Amino acid sequence: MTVEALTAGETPVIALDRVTRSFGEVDVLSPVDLAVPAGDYLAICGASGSGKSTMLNLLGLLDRPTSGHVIVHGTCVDGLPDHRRAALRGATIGFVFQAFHLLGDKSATANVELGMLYRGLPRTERTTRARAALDRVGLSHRLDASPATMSGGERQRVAIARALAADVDVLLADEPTGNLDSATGESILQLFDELHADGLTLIVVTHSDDVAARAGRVAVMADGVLTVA
Ligand SMILES: Nc1ncnc2c1ncn2[C@@H]1O[C@H](COP(=O)(O)OP(=O)(O)OP(=O)(O)O)[C@@H](O)[C@H]1O
Repeated sequence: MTVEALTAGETPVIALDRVTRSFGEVDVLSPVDLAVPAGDYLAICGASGSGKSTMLNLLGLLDRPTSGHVIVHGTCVDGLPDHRRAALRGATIGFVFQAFHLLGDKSATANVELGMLYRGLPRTERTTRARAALDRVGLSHRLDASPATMSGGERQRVAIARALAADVDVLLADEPTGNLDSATGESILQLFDELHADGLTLIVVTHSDDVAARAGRVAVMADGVLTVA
């Protein structure tokens, strides 16, 4: 599929055009084509080691493809310097990863404020938005608590609040219920359902059939080959 074909019609939020990734001699991703339209809720499933996280890192602009193109809002981002990619990432993409970028010793509010680094907002507005986002995810009683003192579910909520406050276009989640008990995991999935209903684009990597069943589309990764249902 060409870049033109991928971006024909409605411009996807993120697209992969013939993307491969190799580590040394090992080819982890076969050429992957994927277009994620605004409002999509996509689950990516597959066996351990099949290449899901590798693809998620490419979608999140945390890594660069060996060949092919990563396209954000219709613009190929591969040639951008690191600081432009970081700015685009901060404004466009939110991350709910197990151990990703929460500062354990800062308050929940401060962590959410950091997500707005690239928004150029005055401090008072950052604080207001951070509190509103924490309220949205059910953490209005934990504004001053630090992630180091929080449960896994609360930490996931801080990460989600950080993305909401930054007004990102797409949320990437890696095993969002992986370390959570079933009731807490269900509450995170409920929150995802609500955010999806509000129009947020979601891409979730999961081993769980229950998580995949919540998504609108399921893609399966097998030995670096992605098959989208
Ligand atoms: N930085 C790296 N250097 C070398 N090999 C890597 C690197 N990252 C991933 N790999 C390899 O790429 C393959 C796919 O890994 P990846 O983490 O993408 O799989 P996954 O489907 O996300 O697995 P899991 O479900 O266990 O997280 C594995 O064989 C892994 O060892």
